Amino acid sequence: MSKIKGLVLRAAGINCDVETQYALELAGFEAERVHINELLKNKSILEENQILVFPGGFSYGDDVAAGRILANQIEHHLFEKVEEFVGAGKLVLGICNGFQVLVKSGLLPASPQIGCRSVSITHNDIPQFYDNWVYLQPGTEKCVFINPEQRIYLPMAHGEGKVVTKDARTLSTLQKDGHIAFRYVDKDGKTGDYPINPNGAVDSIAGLTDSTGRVLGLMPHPERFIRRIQHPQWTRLPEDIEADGMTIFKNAAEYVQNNL
Ligand SMILES: NC(=O)CC[C@H](N)C(=O)O
Repeated sequence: MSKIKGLVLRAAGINCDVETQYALELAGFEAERVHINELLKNKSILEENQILVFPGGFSYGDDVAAGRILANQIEHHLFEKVEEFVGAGKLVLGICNGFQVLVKSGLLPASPQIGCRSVSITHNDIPQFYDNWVYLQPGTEKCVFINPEQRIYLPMAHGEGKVVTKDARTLSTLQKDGHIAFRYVDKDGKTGDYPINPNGAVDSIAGLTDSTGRVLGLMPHPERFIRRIQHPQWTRLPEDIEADGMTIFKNAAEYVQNNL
């Protein structure tokens, strides 16, 4: 098998980079953590990689709004480079704070039909940081990270996770064009109010993909469920189950192996 490589972006306040690097490595990537300042100095580092991951955390202390400052850096200094990266068939994953950065920089939903700043992520309806485990139902067949039939269970932890759209037309374009990667549901797959939808996101949106299906952003944390023993009821699970978070990283590795 040829080597596949992943870059995990660091910045002040990011705190899930080590776990994310580890999850990529378990899936078969050689993964490296690179600071944003390093990448801005030498943008060609990106070209050696097949996946770019924006991990979770509190970049720049969530100052102004979660992900806003890092998103500005991406929008003004790295946007074309990342667009080229995706255009070359490569993958981008944004987890929690990383999802906030992808949306606020305009890398998601990146649809020609949806104007810049028509989608955002804001404070949870319940006015506090909240963490829990949530069920996620895939909402599209076109995202390479997702098994469309598989409902997954992952931990979430955020204060600003509510996906919002500017208007009803934007939401209907997201729905119609297959941008909704995941919705929050209950264990039987039904949507509902809090706590099923933990932040009040419009249409229960927990994750979005772009028009290529190669960019995924989601609020819950796949890198926090890569081993069976991380599940809250792990002692009752069969020994041979695959942790749901791993499916996202493994699908990415498989896609890269088969296509790049
Ligand atoms: N876990 C995270 O990445 C936290 C996300 C973000 N800083 C928030 O609280 O909204």
